[in-house]
This record gives sequence, structure tokens and C-alpha cells, in this order.
Amino acid sequence: MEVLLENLGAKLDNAKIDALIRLKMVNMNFYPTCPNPELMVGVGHHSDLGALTVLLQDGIGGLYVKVEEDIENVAKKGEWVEIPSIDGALVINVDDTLQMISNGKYESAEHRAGTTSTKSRESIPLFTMPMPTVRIEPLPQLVDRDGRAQFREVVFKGYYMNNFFSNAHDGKKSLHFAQLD
Ligand SMILES: O=C(O)CCC(=O)C(=O)O
Ligand SMILES: [Fe+2]
Repeated sequence: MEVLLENLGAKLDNAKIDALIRLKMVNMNFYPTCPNPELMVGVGHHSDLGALTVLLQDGIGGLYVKVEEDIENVAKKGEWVEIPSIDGALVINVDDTLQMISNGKYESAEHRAGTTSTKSRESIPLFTMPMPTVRIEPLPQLVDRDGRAQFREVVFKGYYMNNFFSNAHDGKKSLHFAQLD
């Protein structure tokens, strides 16, 4: 977090960084084989809600990320790209809270996951997020520089209770709650 924020020219003291990643939550996902993987929902498309997610992969494959903008000779905006499956690799996701505090400079990764018709799959994401009562808003030094805030202030608990956990996964819709026009 410290390095990512410094990269934008924003310096946060340790206590502030700690407040953004204090809460840790682990998921253990198991995806059984599916005869028709193209019909499988698995974990539907979404972005994670906290600061950063560290995701332990097995070697099966099945995690896809949506391309945000055209990357020459690689992929077009809106396409789904499979993350290379390397057993034991850690995939790091940028999450919604980091998008909000960076005033949109970092964009949370929209992703979905499933498995194949021949192999089941396991994944273990570790989510880092703020404590429920922490207020999330774009860092003032970034708002000053950008001229406007892209997100309003939200209490983290309000953000996830009203959005993330009360609706089925639907892309990055949960971020609209905090977005300013
Ligand atoms: O299974 C995966 O690779 C991703 C799971 C996921 O996105 C999640 O649990 O939030
Ligand atoms: Fe996720």
C-alpha cells in the first residue's frame, strides 16, 4: 500500500495505512468439475471491496480478469483474459477501497472464477480491508491535484452492507454507491 500510494505522490503515516488494511478475511473457494464450464457461474464477476487482495492459486486455471482499456497486441477493452495458472502463485488484486482513496488512479480489478470440465479447483484469497467504522474518501492531496473528488466519503461498513453483501455480484456496480458524477 505504502509503495502504491507513494507512487502517486501521496504519503500516509503507518497508522493510516494500518487502518486501511487492518481487517483480514480469508475465503476458501472450491469449484467442483463441471461438465459444461461455459454455463458455470462459479464466482460471478465482481471487484473485491477492500484495499488489496492476495490470492493463492493452484495450477488449474479459471481466474479471469476484465480488460479495462485496449492493450496493443494483447487484448481489447471489455475482453476477459485468463490469469496464467501457476501452482502456488500469489495474484494481487487492487480493490474498491484503493480505487476510492486513490481518486480513481488505481482501478479495482473486475474478475470472475470457475474451473474446467476435468479438474476441480481451489483458491484461497486473503482480503485486506479497513475496519468497519473507518471513513473512506479520496486522499485530499490527490483531490487537490486532480481538481475534483471522484468519490464521496463513505463509512466502510455502510459501503459493504448496502452494496456488496446485499446484492448478487454484478461487476463493479457496488462502487456506484460512492461515485460522484
Ligand atoms: O477463485 C478465485 O480465483 C477468485 C475468487 C474470488 O474472486 C473471491 O473469492 O473474491
Ligand atoms: Fe474476488
